Amino acid sequence: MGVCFGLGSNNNRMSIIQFSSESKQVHQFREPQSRDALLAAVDSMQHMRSSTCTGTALEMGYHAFDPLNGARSTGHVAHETLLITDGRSNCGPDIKEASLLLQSRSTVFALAIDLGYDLKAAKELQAIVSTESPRYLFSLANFQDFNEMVRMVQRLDSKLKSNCKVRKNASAFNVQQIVSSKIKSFTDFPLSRRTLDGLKNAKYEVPTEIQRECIGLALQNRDVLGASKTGSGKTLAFIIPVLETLYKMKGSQLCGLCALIISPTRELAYQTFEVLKKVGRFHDFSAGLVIGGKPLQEEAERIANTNVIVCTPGRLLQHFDETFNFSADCLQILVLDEADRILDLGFAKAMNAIIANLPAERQTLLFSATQTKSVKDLARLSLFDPVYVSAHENAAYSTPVHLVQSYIVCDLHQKISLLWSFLKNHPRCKILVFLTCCKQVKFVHEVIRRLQPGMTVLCLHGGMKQLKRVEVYEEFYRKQHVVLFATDIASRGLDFPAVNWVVQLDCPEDTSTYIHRVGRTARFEREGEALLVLLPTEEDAMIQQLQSRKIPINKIRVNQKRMMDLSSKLQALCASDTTLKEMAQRAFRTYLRSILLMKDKKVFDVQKLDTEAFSKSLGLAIPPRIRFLGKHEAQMRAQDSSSGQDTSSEDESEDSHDETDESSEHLPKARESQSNRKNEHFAAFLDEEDTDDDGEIGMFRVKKTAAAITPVSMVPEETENEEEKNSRKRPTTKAAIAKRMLKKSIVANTKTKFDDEGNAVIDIHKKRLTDDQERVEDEAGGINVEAAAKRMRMEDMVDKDLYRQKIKQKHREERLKKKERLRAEKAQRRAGQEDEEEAVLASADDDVNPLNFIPDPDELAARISAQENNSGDERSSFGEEEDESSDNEENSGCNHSFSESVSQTSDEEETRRESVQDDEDLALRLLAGAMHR
Ligand SMILES: Nc1ncnc2c1ncn2[C@@H]1O[C@H](COP(=O)(O)OP(=O)(O)OP(=O)(O)O)[C@@H](O)[C@H]1O
Repeated sequence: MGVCFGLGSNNNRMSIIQFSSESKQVHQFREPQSRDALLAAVDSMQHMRSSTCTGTALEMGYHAFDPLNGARSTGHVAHETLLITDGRSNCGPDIKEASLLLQSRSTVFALAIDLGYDLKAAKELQAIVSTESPRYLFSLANFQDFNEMVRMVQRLDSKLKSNCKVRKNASAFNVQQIVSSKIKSFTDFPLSRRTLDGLKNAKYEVPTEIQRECIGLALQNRDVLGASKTGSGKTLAFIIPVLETLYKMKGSQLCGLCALIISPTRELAYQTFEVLKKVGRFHDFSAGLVIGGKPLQEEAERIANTNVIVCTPGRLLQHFDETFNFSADCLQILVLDEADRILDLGFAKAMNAIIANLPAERQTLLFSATQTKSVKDLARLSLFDPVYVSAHENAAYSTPVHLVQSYIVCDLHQKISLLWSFLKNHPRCKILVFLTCCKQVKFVHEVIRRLQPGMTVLCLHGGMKQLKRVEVYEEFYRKQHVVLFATDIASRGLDFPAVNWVVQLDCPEDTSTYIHRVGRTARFEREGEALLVLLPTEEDAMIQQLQSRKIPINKIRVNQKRMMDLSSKLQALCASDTTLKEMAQRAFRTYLRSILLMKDKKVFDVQKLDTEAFSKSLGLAIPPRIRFLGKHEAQMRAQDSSSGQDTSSEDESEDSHDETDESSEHLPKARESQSNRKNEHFAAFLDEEDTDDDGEIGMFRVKKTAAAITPVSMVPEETENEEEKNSRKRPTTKAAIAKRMLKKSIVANTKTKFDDEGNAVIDIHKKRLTDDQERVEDEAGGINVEAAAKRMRMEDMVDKDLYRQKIKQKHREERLKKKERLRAEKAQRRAGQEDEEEAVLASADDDVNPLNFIPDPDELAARISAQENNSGDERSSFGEEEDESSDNEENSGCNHSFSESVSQTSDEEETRRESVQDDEDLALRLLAGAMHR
């Protein structure tokens, strides 16, 4: 056992030697002319493993072209190490690095410095080395001949051998050995040449603060929680350790999945993957982007052989579930980018399932600008003694220094006009506008696009197809004068270059969202501006929260004179285009719903919104009906009255129990159910952001409803979903029947138009008739007067028909009851008669009935009654139609019971009369028969 090897670089020509003390052979590969030749040499060394090299030599031999990296990456360090360096140029750090590395892992250390150029470095090294024995330092400055050096090594061999121990997978460096404050450039880190080349190539030279703090710890195999301001370079802080981990694995068990990077959105995963490719371009392991939007099978074929995967949670989980040969058994490192988001409720179920598929023994890195400190989260991830690194904890502000932040207070109905005025005033800018939900994004994008502000207008939301999303992302990335309307899928992590403005047209749901949104500008030492638009009702609470989060923000006033009022223009547009009008209606409803579902009730109060003015500002003449608001109000009233009752019996001190406490009390339950639902959603849609329109609203709800609006409406969305489900199951309503009838009159062979995103454009004349849409149309409140009138006529007809059927049914039931009664009475009477008959006929011969000739009175009675019933039926069925109106009145009055009892008495009399008559008939017949005989 034992090896000597080395790499010398001399005017970019490299030489390698390898020595196996067991075989007593020295393999020499001198001065390959190119990197390829060098790699070929290394390959041939590897080839010799089985014959000439053993154990440690094997590992080292593999990395012989770069022994330091070999040692670093495999964790297998030969104690007899000979490093040959020419001591020039970039070898300085190498020597230091070698000393640190080998000191921490070797008990025997030998170093030869070629040419002796860097005697200072040699001396430094000697000082380090001399602290522990036995260590040897050789200067090769006097060694003219390579073979001489080999002989020297051979002489040492027996001595070295006695101290030969290998520490497998030694836990890297001592924390103290990488002092972050002393790191001035990436080369100061003990990184592989390939990574350093990649960094250099991408023009990354000086590490940022978070990189300085985290990379060293991560290289030491520590679990790290990294937090720093937006745009401060967290991506590289985890990409570099990932590359090094993979490189380290390469010599041993680089098989299958070794590193996993999870991002909350597809765009962010895509961006991270690009950085990984850029910095890792000189490495030769496989990497894959797993975000959905492509056939699963296509990914499944490659995923099992991919060493590093950048993914979104839903898609990854789908592979765990459905790709049979995919496993994470060899996983070494797990990274959660935007960790607080990934670990929040929306992803809870998916993440729990993913974590269950990962080996417990792994390194975990968590990064975010708003890092989680939740012990629960950390416990879920089974972190081992994690280090919390907050690069800007003591900074005066939690947002970037070069970011100028202001806010404007304006009424809800002025927002679009304000936006338009803003865009017209900033035509040569790159602007990112955030809105609450995707239906708003769609509508505002469409309106602004039609009004042509003189710049490219784009939109990005979760309802878009994957290809379109990538297209928009790239276009916004590329262009300089452009506005992008987006939901919060664009709020985290995205690194668009040179964004001048971030405008938050809708208030963010919390301060964390604010920080991430504004963080899309003023990235990495650039400047940027952020404008927050607040409603008067939102101002106080939101500004207070922002200030308590160390966010510097100033109020600016709107110059009303410079505002261009768009409402009349929008009304004209909506009047002439039903598609736009429908978009406006949806935007209106979803905005209100999202405000209703916001958890922070101090900031968001849907009751205070002027919905009428808002609908007008969107171009809607009539405000769409919003059922959920009515329901919510009813629930609030119910809750108020019940809580009023409750509190009356409570101690006075309980009165201080505020709403927030109450809602937080109910929080876990609501959260749980929300998150469950969300995750069912994942299962169907692959990942969190991979949802359709409503899905995305669902995603918002996940967080917003977490606040548990009230105990009564604990899960409003769910209630609504239930309602939707019920409405699907509900017996057909008259309106639905009427619409169906209308539909039948629509001529077939119609044309369907599709928009850019491949969605069918709905034509008002070809009304869709799904139950959901019917309800939507219902809520529209008779916008299309003609259609509404027609529908009302049809409804009227159906109404009458239904009413007639109802009356008929009622009559039928009454008749049946009457018959039952009659039958029962007759049966009673018959029983009495039979007794009599038995008495009369008691003396007769039992075998031969002398009265056989007499018709059976029961049969006779039954026949008569059947005839009567038939005629009665006919009579009453005719009567029913005539009596509809009177019946109607009867329905709701005490007259009903009176007339019923009257008719009942007369019926009884009639029946009695009939039965007396029957008896007389029978008696006469009996007498006649007896006389006849
Ligand atoms: N060491 C570096 N030298 C130069 N530029 C860097 C360095 N590190 C990162 N950058 C650049 O800084 C920008 C922001 O980096 P990154 O996206 O990693 O920030 P972040 O902290 O992850 O932001 P966020 O919190 O928004 O996700 C990127 O354009 C990146 O290329």
